[in-house]
Amino acid sequence: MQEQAKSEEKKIGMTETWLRKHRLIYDAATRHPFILSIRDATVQSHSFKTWLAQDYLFVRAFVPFVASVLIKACKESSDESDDVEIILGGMASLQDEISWFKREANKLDISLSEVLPQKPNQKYCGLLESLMSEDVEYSVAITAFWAIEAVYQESFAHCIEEGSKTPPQLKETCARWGNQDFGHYCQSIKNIVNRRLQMASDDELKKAELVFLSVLQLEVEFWNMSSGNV
Ligand SMILES: Cc1ncc(CN)c(N)n1
Repeated sequence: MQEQAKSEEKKIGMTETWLRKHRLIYDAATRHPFILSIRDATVQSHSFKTWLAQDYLFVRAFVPFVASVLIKACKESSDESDDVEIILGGMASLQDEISWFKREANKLDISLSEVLPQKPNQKYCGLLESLMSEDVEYSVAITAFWAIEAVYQESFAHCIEEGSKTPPQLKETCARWGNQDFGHYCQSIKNIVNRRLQMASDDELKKAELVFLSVLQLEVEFWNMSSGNV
């Protein structure tokens, strides 16, 4: 790679470089028709229910993945960094998130114990599973973690921005991931990613970029599934 391009990446951070380079797929993941239908209040009740039930299963699979990232951070990050505290904070909030899914499902008469993961969900959980391996570098796993959280943060923040027409009963859902605290949390993970990628080998950088793209593609497919367009 040209030296000038490398020094530019160092200045703005690798995540920003990728967000610019892969803008189209990032926008497809964060401005998906399912999200836009929440934002303009045209979302179908069955689509929202599908999303809720499938996402509950996803979050259950996300817990051991986050635990595996936490283990990598404990082994790899320096004592001065706050990587472990940041990831631990994310893990702790997943307990509340799971309870929230159960409450919402109850309100909508969804029996979560009877829900089976659809193909796109299985595929996404398969990626999480593969990233839990000890052979996957911390830099690669934390990149996936950031991308997964960032897509939800950007998507749902869009639904509660000024000018959005999100129905009042869905505002709480959107605020779960679209709120400012969740935004700061995503920024903290992004900072970890940029720091780790600055010291990564070219091989690790390539793998991290590919995993970033896989997450975006799988998020698009997850939204497609929710809209009923598998
Ligand atoms: C599919 C998906 N992607 C991301 C998130 C945010 N943790 C989620 N709950 N579900």
